[in-house]
Amino acid sequence: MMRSKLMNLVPRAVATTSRQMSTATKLTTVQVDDKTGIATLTMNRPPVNGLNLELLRDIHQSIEEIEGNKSRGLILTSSNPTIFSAGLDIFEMYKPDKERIRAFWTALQDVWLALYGSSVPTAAAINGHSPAGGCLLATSCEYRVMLPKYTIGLNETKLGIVAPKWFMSTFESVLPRRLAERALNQGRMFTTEEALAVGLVDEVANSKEEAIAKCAQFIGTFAKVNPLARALTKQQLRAEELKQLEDERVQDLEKFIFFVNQPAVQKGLGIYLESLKKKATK
Ligand SMILES: CCCCCCC/C=C/C(=O)SCCNC(=O)CCNC(=O)[C@H](O)C(C)(C)COP(=O)(O)OP(=O)(O)OC[C@H]1O[C@@H](n2cnc3c(N)ncnc32)[C@H](O)[C@@H]1OP(=O)(O)O
Repeated sequence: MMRSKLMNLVPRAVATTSRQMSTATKLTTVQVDDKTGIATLTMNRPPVNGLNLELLRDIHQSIEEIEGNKSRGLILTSSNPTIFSAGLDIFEMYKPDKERIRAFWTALQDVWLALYGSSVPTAAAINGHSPAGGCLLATSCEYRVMLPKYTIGLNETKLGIVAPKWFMSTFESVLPRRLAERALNQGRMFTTEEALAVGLVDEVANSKEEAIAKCAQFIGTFAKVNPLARALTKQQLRAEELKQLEDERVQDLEKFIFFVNQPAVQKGLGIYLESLKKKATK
């Protein structure tokens, strides 16, 4: 996988317009700025960009497309004005269908492996709330720019569930160990201002456009760096976490299937879904 991605790292010509690379997928769009060569991958699954099987598959396909089209970088964002992603779609895990739940978790693994291991520079323009799986996507990128007054974090313990090891190690690759451990145990959601103070995000922007511009600026810092050397350096630094999941994909899936089917977990997810609905009717 690594070799084929690295083969894409050859110089390309630049034009002056922006073009839509992909409309084949319905829940994501990929727009390439032909001037910078940077691709913006936008998640578009109303109402909250809940990561269901289809959205995960579309995100994966879009990342592969960006890798294959020799973009200079990838910016991940959302079409929703207040939500980056509400994380995993809880309906996928609540009273799950036997076959679909396996495909769902496999698609999540695929997305993480592709995004965390991406050979191109990656940045997240976090233009809204970003709990749990949303935080995983953002922290899998190399740089994060967030809009004010939103929240980000891994809140799994608050739902009575446990984030898998690779969620935790991604979080830990951004935050100091002690802080990450405490936040994970607490299921803490950080406000934008708190996230900036601890380094969970790198910058704050006042609009989505500004966030995207700041992400592009970050990606631009690699303009004079050899792309192959950059990609190999990144992938070596991330190799241990990537290899761990690649080696343990099946066990990770089986662990998830076992856990998700526990009556106590199902009960907890049901209660959480009810609380979300009640909140909506208040
Ligand atoms: C069992 C084994 C587990 C192994 C570990 C798995 C690791 C898990 C990772 C996860 O990502 S779990 C999901 C965690 N996500 C959350 O806790 C987010 C919950 N949602 C919110 O906090 C809020 O919805 C929001 C994102 C802050 C947005 O708030 P807002 O006020 O703008 O919208 P709402 O009215 O709350 O929501 C609109 C609509 O969407 C539904 N919804 C929200 N989040 C989810 C979700 N994650 N999955 C499914 N559905 C979701 C919500 O119920 C509303 O529905 P309706 O009432 O309109 O039908």
